[in-house]
Amino acid sequence: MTTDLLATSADTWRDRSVDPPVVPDELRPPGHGSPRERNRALWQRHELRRQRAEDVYAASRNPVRGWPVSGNRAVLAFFGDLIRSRRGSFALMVALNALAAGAALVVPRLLGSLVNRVQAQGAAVEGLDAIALAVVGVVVLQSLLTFGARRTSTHFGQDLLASAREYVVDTILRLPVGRVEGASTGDLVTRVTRDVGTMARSVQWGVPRLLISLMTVLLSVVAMMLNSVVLALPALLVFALCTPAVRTYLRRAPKAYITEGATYSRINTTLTETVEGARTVEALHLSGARVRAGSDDIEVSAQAERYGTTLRNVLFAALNAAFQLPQVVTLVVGAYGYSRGWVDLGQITAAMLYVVALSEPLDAVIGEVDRLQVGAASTSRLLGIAEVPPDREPGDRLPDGVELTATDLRFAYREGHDVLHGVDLHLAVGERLAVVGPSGSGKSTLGRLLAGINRPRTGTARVGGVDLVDLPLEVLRVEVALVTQEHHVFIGSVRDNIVLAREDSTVDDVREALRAVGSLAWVERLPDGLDTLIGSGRFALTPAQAQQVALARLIIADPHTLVLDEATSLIDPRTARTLEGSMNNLLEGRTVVAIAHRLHTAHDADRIAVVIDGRIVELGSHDELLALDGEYADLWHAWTS
Ligand SMILES: Nc1ncnc2c1ncn2[C@@H]1O[C@H](COP(=O)(O)OP(=O)(O)OP(=O)(O)O)[C@@H](O)[C@H]1O
Repeated sequence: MTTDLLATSADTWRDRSVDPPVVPDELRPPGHGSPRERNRALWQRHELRRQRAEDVYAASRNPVRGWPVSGNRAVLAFFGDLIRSRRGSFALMVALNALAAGAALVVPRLLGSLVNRVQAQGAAVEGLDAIALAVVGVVVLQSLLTFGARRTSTHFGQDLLASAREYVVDTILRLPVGRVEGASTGDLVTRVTRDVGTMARSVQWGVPRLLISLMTVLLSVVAMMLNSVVLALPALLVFALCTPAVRTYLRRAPKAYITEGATYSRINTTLTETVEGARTVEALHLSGARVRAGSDDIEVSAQAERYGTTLRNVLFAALNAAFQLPQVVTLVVGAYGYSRGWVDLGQITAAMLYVVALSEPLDAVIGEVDRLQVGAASTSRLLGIAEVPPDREPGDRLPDGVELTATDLRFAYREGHDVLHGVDLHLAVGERLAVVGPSGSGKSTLGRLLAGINRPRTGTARVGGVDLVDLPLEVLRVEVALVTQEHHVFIGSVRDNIVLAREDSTVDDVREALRAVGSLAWVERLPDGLDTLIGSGRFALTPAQAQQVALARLIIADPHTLVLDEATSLIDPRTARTLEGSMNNLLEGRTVVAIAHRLHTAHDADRIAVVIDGRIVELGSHDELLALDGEYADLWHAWTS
């Protein structure tokens, strides 16, 4: 961590999943020069940004260095499944929107026939009232249908969004703990905040609006063809000419938007690192370096955004021109066709109304496609989280007994760098084992393997003959529990925090658990006793109190084996001794592995395992190990002196 903070921003960047942050001169705004030179410089900058976006994109898809990003197919399948699972409301939404769009297309035809009648019959036109009445009737019907269509679309979007959100939350909660600890927090936080928000907006508004606009465009084209093929062709031809611009955009936009997401993750990662390491930053006067790192991240993000904006601007400019052109061309073709007798005035009127009316849904289609591209990029990043392979596939075998055994345990955080080198351990039921050893020798890692948190690289850690990592989590929790010094207090009452471990616990169970850890007295003195709200922003507990609440939660969970990793190190020695004393009474008959940092814990244990360099080098009772006069005896003498 310190090395990372001390590194220059360029060095630090080398380890990151995105491009170096230093903004090269070529990417800065072009200076003066002839318009041609400036244009060339602009184009070169755009190309450089594109290449850079490609690099950042490639890096962001590298699952080894960051959270994975899913491909387009996965995104389509995800939305396809969501829509398929609510076929009924989807069909209703499509039908209502089609009817509303169809009703809107009747008016131009009616007005066209009105023009023809006026032309044929002059001032004494007949049936004017009927046509006017029909127009009013159709407009009222269209308004009602549009109201119904929008209502159904909004409900559909909200329902889709709720399912998508549930999926994301579910996926995140299922992530292997080891993977969450090892990966970038900033990236994960960006995905579950910004990306969920972006996906939400696309799902809720983008999907229904795109469907509505697409349907209006399709039906308008059909109506135009039915009105007059000759008058429909110019518009269709001009729209067809836009295809290359749209294709270029569609090819490049997903990468651009995924890149933007990756750069936001970088900003958050740097920020999180700085906040988490605030003390180190302050102690080593690193604030300047951290500010520079943050500014570099923001500059890279701004570049990615500029690239995305350029793509959008080019597309919108091309399409805007294309939307204006058909009106002129249709009018010219109409005039020519009328002079040749191919079309009548009514057809020209209807065709012009259709072409003018078409620009709005077409504009909406493009706008929504863009919104959906942004949403799809965010969805790729969210679905990427689900691609993290599970670290366990629970089997259906249940433990036969409560004996914990470890055989030839080896484990590596990084490939080729084992931190445990073949540990064998057999714990007798009800035994207290203390694990001692120098810092970094592998005590906590052994504890995590014995609690089934991580899967050993080779070897087995079993309870009742079944591998811990093959047990379903709900079974594992009542077999072995790991207690560390990181005790999270959830927002809620003291009681809520304790019954989390077993929701059917009674108030008496909670009191009993609190009494056992020696904290019932102070809990009862809280403003609302057991119902006092604690957690972030609520009544603040001291670290020791938070730890006691966590221990009470553990007593309620009632596992037969406990792995205590520095569990009492935050409590002052006197309180720790009291707490350990009450726990000893209460944990009678349970198996306890205590990773000991104070040797008195070891002294009280049945056996002591001395871990050095990932191996158990001594194993025996306090007296046996003192008599051995080896590593433990040295530690003990150092401690007592
Ligand atoms: N998440 C991790 N990623 C990479 N290496 C790790 C990780 N956690 C621990 N290590 C490394 O594994 C080795 C064993 O660490 P471990 O925390 O198990 O030792 P320990 O004996 O519990 O140390 P301490 O008493 O200081 O907590 C150390 O070299 C440590 O740097």
